[in-house]
Amino acid sequence: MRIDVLTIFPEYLAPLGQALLGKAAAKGLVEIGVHDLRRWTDDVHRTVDDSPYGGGPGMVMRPEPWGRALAEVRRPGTRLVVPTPAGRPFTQAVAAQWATEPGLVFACGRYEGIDQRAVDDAAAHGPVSEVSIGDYVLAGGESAVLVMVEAVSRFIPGVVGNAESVELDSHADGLLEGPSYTRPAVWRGHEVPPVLLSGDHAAIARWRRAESLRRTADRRPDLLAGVELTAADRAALDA
Ligand SMILES: OB(O)c1ccc2cc[nH]c2c1
Repeated sequence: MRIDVLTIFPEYLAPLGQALLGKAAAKGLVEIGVHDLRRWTDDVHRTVDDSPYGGGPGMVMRPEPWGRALAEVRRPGTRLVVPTPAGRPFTQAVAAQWATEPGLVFACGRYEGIDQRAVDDAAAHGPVSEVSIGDYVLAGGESAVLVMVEAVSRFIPGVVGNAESVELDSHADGLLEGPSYTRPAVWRGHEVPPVLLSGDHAAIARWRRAESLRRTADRRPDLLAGVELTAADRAALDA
């Protein structure tokens, strides 16, 4: 997969070259390009923003640099992802879907956002997704891109050493993961749940499912609506 990021703060994306993703890039599992949007400005001051039509606070990112940058960086048909607080939710399912695509281009807005015409015009050259990573507002799209690139890359074969770990992640089955434990068996008087020491794999699986259901019901009851529950699931929730 090829991932390109357009931003006025390229150094903000330095973490993409670190850790798991840095290793994946070194192994050729993913190609990452970070581009300074100011390369495509057309004035000596390398201006990327201007006052909003209709008035209001702040500045808006001009469409021209974006149009030129996308024409050069984005291969036809590649999905353009635009992080915005006004976007559709970015979810684990979206990450899994995007991981099957040959490439992604991320457009990092700043100020009050990108002139909508730049986004609308991009739709003529491939799919465009305006997405939000949560109901809060950041200063720009860069942090959201770091989050989304990490979530998507975990689905690329070979990026995460143990593929089963991805399958057991929270949200993989629509539920939150339950609690995890490791040695020692007792720590500051806190015991590991005995079933996990029992060696009874069927009982452990039942316990883990029950804990996942209970945690989801407690912290994210909205997720339960999207999960088909078995009779055993309902019994665990009613226990
Ligand atoms: O909260 B966000 O995901 C986000 C995304 C893009 C821009 C551009 C200016 N503020 C932004 C906030």
